[in-house]
Amino acid sequence: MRTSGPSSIAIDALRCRLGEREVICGIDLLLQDRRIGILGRNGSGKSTLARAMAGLIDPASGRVTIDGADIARDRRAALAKVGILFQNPEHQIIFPTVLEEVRFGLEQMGHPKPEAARRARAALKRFGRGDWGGRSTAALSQGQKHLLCLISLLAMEPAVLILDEPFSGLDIPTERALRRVLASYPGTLVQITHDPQVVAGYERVLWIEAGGLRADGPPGQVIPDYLAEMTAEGADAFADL
Ligand SMILES: Nc1ncnc2c1ncn2[C@@H]1O[C@H](COP(=O)(O)OP(=O)(O)OP(=O)(O)O)[C@@H](O)[C@H]1O
Repeated sequence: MRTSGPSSIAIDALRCRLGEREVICGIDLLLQDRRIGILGRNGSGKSTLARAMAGLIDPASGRVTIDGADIARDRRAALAKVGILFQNPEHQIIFPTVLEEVRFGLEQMGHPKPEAARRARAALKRFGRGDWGGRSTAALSQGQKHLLCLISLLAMEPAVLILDEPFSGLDIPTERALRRVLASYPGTLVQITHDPQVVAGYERVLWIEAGGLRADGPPGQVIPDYLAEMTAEGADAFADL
C-alpha cells in the first residue's frame, strides 16, 4: 500500500445544510490519528460529517482538507485521499461484473484502462478472490457485496478510509473477516458507529451531538461519558412508558 502513516485531516469551521436544516453547525478539528471513532445518537449528524469528510457534500461554509487537499473542490485529489464505505453495498455497487466494479474507481483516478484492470485483478487476488473477476455482482451474497466494496476501495489505496456503519446486519463470521481485512489497513480509519465497543481500542473518539462536537479524546475518557448519558436517557424513556 502507498500509505504508511496517519494523514492530517483538518476540519475548519465546517457547516453543512441539508435542505433547510443546518445539520453540521460549526466543527473545528485536526485529526492526525490512525484510528478514529465517531459516536453519536441517531440523527446527530455523523453520516453528514462523514460525507463532508469524503468530499461528497459541499459545505455551506468552512472546509475539509486531507493532507492539504480541499476534498470537496479537488475531486481527483479526493479520490486518492479518501474512500467511504456505506452501510448498504447496494448503494455503492453499479457495475454488472466484479472486475468492472473494482476497475471503475481506478479509472476515475486516472489510471489507463489496462493498468486499472491490472490493479483490479491484483486487488482481488490479494484478498483471495482472484477468481471473482467475471462474476455477476447481482449474484453475490450480502457479505460478498460488502467485501467487494471494501476491495474496490482498498484497490485505490486511499490515505483515509471512512466507514459509515458498514457492517450492521452482517453475521458474526462475515463481520470478523471484514474487520481482519481492515485491521491491516495502514492508513487512517474513521469509523462511525453506535456501538462504543467497536472503537474502544482506537486512538481517538469523537462524540457528535446535534451537529456539533460534544466530546473529543481517548476512548477511555469519551466512551464512559457517552454510555452514561445514553443509558440514563434509556432509563428515563422507559420510565415514561
Ligand atoms: N436530505 C435531507 N434533508 C434534510 N434533512 C436531512 C436530510 N438527510 C438527513 N437529514 C437530517 O439531518 C440530521 C443528521 O442526519 P445524519 O444522517 O447525518 O445523522 P446520523 O447521526 O448519521 O444518524 P443515524 O445514526 O441515524 O444514521 C438528521 O436529523 C436527519 O433527519
